Amino acid sequence: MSDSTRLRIAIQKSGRLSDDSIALLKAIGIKLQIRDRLLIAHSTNEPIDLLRVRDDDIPGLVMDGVVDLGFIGENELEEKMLERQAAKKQAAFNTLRRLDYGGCRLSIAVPNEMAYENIKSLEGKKVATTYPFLLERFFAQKNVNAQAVMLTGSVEVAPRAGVADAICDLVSTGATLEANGLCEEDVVFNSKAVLIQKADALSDEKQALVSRLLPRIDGVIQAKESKYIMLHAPKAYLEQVKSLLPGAENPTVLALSGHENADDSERVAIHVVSSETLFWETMEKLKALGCSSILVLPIEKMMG
Ligand SMILES: Nc1ncnc2c1ncn2[C@@H]1O[C@H](COP(=O)(O)OP(=O)(O)OP(=O)(O)O)[C@@H](O)[C@H]1O
Ligand SMILES: O=P(O)(O)OC[C@H]1O[C@H](OP(=O)(O)OP(=O)(O)O)[C@H](O)[C@@H]1O
Ligand SMILES: [Mg+2]
Repeated sequence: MSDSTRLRIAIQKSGRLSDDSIALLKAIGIKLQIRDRLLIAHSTNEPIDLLRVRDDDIPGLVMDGVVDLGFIGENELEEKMLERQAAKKQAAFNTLRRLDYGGCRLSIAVPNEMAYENIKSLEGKKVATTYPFLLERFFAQKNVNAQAVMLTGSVEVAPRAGVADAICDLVSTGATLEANGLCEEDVVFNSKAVLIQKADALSDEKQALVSRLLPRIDGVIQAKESKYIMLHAPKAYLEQVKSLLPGAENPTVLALSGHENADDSERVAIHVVSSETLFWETMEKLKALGCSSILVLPIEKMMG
């Protein structure tokens, strides 16, 4: 039975966003028991229920207030927003966080053999897509008279099947386009996964829970982007070493103990949290300066 006091979060049941959304929830300390067949998953340590649905349904569930939060790709969210605005339906929501996964772009692609100069080359043509509202908005902005043909799947085969002249579909590595003899020409929309909340106010308890979870999400994302770097360096080269380390304005500098030889007494240990990873080239430069024992460690969690 559903319990209205528990925070309801919609996530994609099975697809590109599922694993990363669940991994993020687990990383922020929410224990989940997910059984593949079940639509609802309960958290065992927080008053949270997950509603596992097709991603197409998530914007509507949030905009209708059926769920409190949702993890969704901006492409799907914007498309559904335009669709609902056109149908004069409630389309309000709040974006809580832009996340670090689900990165892709909605692009126009044409068969390799088709002559394409710019978007005007599509004048009078048919373009197959799962995102007709985003595509038609793009055509309108560019003053192009082309027709969006709605397909819910297999968009990339539409030109070969004679259903359309070109396509407008999601691209990440470009492998799907290449495998289908298509060439990416114009980006219509850049997208990432986002966490959204319904527009109507939550109960005080639910809002307090959301407010407690958001800094944890920030901490997880920040930690993934950061590295903990430790190394030994000649004391005389401290400034040069600092200038090579990304984000090392305030490193911890520690004396080394237990070394008898005179050289080592002139060496220090440097610890620094870097906002970027350390490239091999930089490590080679540090080595050339006389640094040793260079360690680059992942960070699991961070809180300012
Ligand atoms: N190649 C990709 N790389 C990264 N993110 C992607 C990629 N393709 C899609 N996405 C993002 O993930 C979302 C879900 O993609 P997916 O292909 O799983 O959707 P779907 O087939 O519509 O699934 P569903 O069965 O839930 O309707 C997309 O709307 C987009 O935001
Ligand atoms: O540029 P690429 O790296 O090849 O990625 C793009 C493909 O990924 C997505 O599909 P997905 O693989 O999720 O399968 P689906 O279309 O069956 O949902 C998207 O719909 C593209 O077809
Ligand atoms: Mg879908």
